[in-house]
Amino acid sequence: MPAAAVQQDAEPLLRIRSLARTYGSGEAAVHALRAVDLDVAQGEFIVLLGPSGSGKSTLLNILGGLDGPTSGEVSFRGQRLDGASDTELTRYRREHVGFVFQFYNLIPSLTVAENVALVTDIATDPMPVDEALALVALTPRRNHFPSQLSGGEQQRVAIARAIAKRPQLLLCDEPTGALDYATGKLVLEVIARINTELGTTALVITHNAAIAGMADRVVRLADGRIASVEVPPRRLSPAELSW
Ligand SMILES: Nc1ncnc2c1ncn2[C@@H]1O[C@H](COP(=O)(O)OP(=O)(O)OP(=O)(O)O)[C@@H](O)[C@H]1O
Repeated sequence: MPAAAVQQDAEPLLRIRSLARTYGSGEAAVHALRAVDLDVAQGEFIVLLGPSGSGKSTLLNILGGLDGPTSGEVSFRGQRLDGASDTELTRYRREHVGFVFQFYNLIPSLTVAENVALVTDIATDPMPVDEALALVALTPRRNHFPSQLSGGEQQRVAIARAIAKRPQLLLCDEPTGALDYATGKLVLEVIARINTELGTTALVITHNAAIAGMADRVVRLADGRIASVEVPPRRLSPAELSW
């Protein structure tokens, strides 16, 4: 997306202040996030890097309403998520967040189209299943079962499922972690296109620093803190990346 399309001056989509998450207590306490401050603009594409255990998944889970912080604030379009009830968080996830994980979590006994329809059936303003499948270039496979698809195709079904409800926020945790080089690039192209064409704000966790080149901003976590925030000189398409 051209930088102009990222609404830096508007209210951020996500506002994170002094966010901390501790697992356990006493001597066994693990401080997964310590004091994270970050604003995420509407339409931004953020790549989240950092060593194993630095807190990336913990942060993504809190932003997606799957977990709550121990302290600090996180707001989505001005609405506080910290302190929200389970019912409120369920509604938030259902209406606003699409998740893509390393493993695709498709239902094996349902076709591609039926897997996507699981989400569109309960969403308030979904796109038609076939529109979602066209966005990930899987229309010809709509009646196939997951076992008949390659890993990259299964991940594209998972992406179609995530975006079919038109979420404002797409959260991806190692989306190419189980894929080979060429397939990983195809999946990244799909995520980049959704960000550009639908304006969906995207946060992508990766261990692959080369992927950072496709971001509007690159956030590095280390030991539960933001170690750096960089703006790449030019946003690259996945085809221009190499690793
Ligand atoms: N449910 C949990 N209970 C206890 N500790 C946890 C839990 N989940 C995560 N942690 C710990 O919190 C820290 C941050 O974990 P997190 O999964 O957020 O890191 P990460 O940067 O995503 O790592 P990776 O790249 O390996 O996925 C780690 O030390 C981890 O062991």
